[in-house]
Amino acid sequence: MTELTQQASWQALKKHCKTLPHLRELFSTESDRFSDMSTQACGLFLDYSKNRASKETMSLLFQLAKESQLESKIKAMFAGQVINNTEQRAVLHTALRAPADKVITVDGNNIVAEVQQTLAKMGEFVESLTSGQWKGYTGKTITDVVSIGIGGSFLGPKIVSQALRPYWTGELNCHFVANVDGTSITEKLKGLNPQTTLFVMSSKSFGTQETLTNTLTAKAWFLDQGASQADVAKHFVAVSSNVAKATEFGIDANNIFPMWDWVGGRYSLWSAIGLPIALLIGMDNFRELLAGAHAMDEHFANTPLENNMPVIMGLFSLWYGNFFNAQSHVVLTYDHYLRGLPAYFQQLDMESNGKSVTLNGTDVDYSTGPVIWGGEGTNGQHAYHQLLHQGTALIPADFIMPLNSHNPVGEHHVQLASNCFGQTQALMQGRTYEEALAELSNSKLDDAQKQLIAKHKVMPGNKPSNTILMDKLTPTTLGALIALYEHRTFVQGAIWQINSFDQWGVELGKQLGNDVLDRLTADDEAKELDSSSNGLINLFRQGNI
Ligand SMILES: O=P(O)(O)OC[C@H]1O[C@](O)(CO)[C@@H](O)[C@@H]1O
Repeated sequence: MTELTQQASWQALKKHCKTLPHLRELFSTESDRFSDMSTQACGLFLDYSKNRASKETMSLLFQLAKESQLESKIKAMFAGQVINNTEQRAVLHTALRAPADKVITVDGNNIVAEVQQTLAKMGEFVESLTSGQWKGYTGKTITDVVSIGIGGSFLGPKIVSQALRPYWTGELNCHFVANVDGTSITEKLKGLNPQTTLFVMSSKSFGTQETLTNTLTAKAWFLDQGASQADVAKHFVAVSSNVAKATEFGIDANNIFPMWDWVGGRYSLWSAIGLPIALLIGMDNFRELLAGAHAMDEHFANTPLENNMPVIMGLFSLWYGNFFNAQSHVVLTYDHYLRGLPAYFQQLDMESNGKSVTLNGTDVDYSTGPVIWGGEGTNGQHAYHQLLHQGTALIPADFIMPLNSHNPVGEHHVQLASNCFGQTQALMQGRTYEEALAELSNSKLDDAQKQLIAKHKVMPGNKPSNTILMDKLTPTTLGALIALYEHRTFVQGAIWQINSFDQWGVELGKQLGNDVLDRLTADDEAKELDSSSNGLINLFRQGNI
């Protein structure tokens, strides 16, 4: 048994999870459940009352957090200790949104000063591009930006830009390319004018195959249309921690925005990786996004566990995964602008907590990160919600909705809200056999048919959910929301004693992919690998089945 599963709180939770009444019963006996089990911070309201939890549950979960030294682990992260032990790195995405007068040192340098310099450089660039001062190689103003990156160097900028569509200043349009599939870049380049297009190549390592290949294709397209090598500087900029490699690749040194190895890719939208966001919404709004995230950092660092939003959400996720065998978690956004958020949280959480050994290399004997998935409400209600309500798997859900819409047309928003709240209620209370039968009392069916249909209409309920509300979706509330999920991910990783900041699991596939690439382009047919890999490679070489 690992240390974690031997903790008194873990053992107590194991017994306690079998004793909890149905959520319906908890609500009928606790009239103040909503006010007792909801909290506010940084413009966000969290209702966690529809979770399988009594007062005793909450106190045991907080005890688990304390026994796991969560508080000192939070302090260690903010202080810049080397908590990413397999890569010997500090984890300081929080420094990217810290106030300018804060001092955080890494290897003797005040990194907040470096961050501020980069923000200033971004500000100048945004101003020069959006004011039309920056000209393309034929003297025309830039109208379109193509952002090339993948993983954290793509999802954050793309999804935040999409979410903040109402804040676009209108001077520029931005297109995102990630996939190495040539179709992606080909389709994006269609209709673009090289004279008015600027490429932002985002790669922390500057070694990612997809991003390098897409950038080379973009450069070839640019040169093919009549531009010269000397014109590249006016149309290609990069964001990278590997300045040497970016320069070697041909990006003008003045056009490289730095980032640092103490920022993980999936935590990097707050750095210059967020440049496409700033180009679309302006630097003031980008700073508001940072301010919202900083407010959540302060809340996370300074609020007692019992009222700490990321801690509460992290503990609940762990509660269902470790004690009720929930293997996935669904994020449902009741706002069209937030439709991409589930995919963003998917990378954040699954790349962080999809681990099977503890920090010291011991195999875990408990489950770690669940599958994160989801989509936009109300669409999912006509698709996968069936499984949430009546399937055999327990899938805890997060519902996210702004109280006010950016597009208050007709009855749309009130209908949206009714669906959101109705879904959480249905998940929680379910429908009993007796209730289903009563609903059928006036139908023309005979008794046997009524009983059969009633059986199919039973919904077990007792399905947990959180509801997160905000006044309106703004750069500030979005910043707070994303930081909330970052810290929620941290809480779980800290209790599971895993390293939430490395990603060794993605390496083998890349390594083998390179070897396969050599074989796909070799003169001889593949013989040395397993029969399936050889067979597939040879079919590809042949080009038909
Ligand atoms: O910014 P880079 O170095 O190109 O990496 C892109 C992404 O690739 C990953 O390393 C995973 O393959 C992510 O963690 C990262 O966000």
